[in-house]
Amino acid sequence: MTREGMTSYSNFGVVGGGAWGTALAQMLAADGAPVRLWAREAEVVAAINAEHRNPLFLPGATLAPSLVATGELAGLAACDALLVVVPVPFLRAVLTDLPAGDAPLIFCSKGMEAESFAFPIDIAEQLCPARPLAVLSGPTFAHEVAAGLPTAITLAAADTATAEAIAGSLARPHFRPYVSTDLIGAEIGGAVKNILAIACGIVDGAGLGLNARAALISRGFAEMTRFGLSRGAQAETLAGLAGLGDLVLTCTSSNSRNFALGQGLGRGEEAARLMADRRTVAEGAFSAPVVAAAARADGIDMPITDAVARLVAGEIRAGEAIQALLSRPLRPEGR
Ligand SMILES: NC(=O)C1=CN([C@@H]2O[C@H](COP(=O)(O)OP(=O)(O)OC[C@H]3O[C@@H](n4cnc5c(N)ncnc54)[C@H](O)[C@@H]3O)[C@@H](O)[C@H]2O)C=CC1
Ligand SMILES: O=C(CO)COP(=O)(O)O
Repeated sequence: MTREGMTSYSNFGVVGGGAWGTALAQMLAADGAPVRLWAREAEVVAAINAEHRNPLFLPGATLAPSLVATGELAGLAACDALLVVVPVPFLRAVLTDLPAGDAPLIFCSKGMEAESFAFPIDIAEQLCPARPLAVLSGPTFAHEVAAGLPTAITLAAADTATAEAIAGSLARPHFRPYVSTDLIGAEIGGAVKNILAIACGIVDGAGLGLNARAALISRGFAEMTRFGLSRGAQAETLAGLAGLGDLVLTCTSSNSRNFALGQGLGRGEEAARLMADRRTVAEGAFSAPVVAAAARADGIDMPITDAVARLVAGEIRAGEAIQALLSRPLRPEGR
């Protein structure tokens, strides 16, 4: 896709050595391209450099030798573009420590920051206003991307030229970015689908059947659309890879950490116990109360998100949440 004369990036850095950062780094390095990855955990840096593996966050994947890890953010200073793959609650702190530069930042995390109600692009506009900014989001289980399985994804930037340059540089034979200028739509799709994946896991864990799951996906998509449109997202982005595409993926597979968390809640396990001692993130658990509060403040009706927020806070159990959703007044489908 990179046209003659178009900017292209060939020296990527990845900020974050969890499952998704590692998988993206591997996708880019698989053909021998140089990629540098910053990981917070010394054992992740050591395992990537010595054994070409990341057993802590992406067990089972063998990584390319051209993928080199560093424990210092300064180690990414020479990169010409940075994929930022830090869970949203920790994003502000990591961006604050990023060395100065003008390399584009491509945000790959899916969530909304507590209290500020900021999405990653909002945080970056405050902290790194001089850099080009983009969002990469879609139906992309990390282990499949690391294994080179076919994947399509949305790459959004404020202007088409930037989006095309980044998408062209990220594209690989089995990794196909679709270009968009709808940054907020891509961010809202990813953040809200995580919450709805928890809800679908609850339905599965409680044994409520596939009709109920299909109903939740449809009514959840209606919530995502109401929230997205109220914040300026485009309907076609929400109906695309970053919204509906990712919703379908994570609402139908226990490979999703959010779905798996919901399954535990649906079986009646306590939220606090399910959340304790986990090293991997289920971003939906962080962002459910944030999105619910933001929607409430804006007067947007998001009953499923609200129920998930109350469940992960331990305020109600799954049975009560399901009963509350089923007993809501009947309404036209378009609302
Ligand atoms: N795993 C996947 O298949 C996909 C994940 N994502 C998104 O990517 C983001 C990162 O998720 P994963 O890579 O899966 O994470 P993970 O669950 O594999 O690993 C947790 C990550 O959180 C980091 N972390 C923990 N405490 C931290 C702190 N105090 N400061 C900075 N970082 C800290 C760890 O270093 C590690 O990188 C999330 O927003 C997730 O929704 C998006 C697409 C696919
Ligand atoms: O976002 C994802 C796939 O697109 C990964 O979902 P989980 O974070 O629920 O595992």
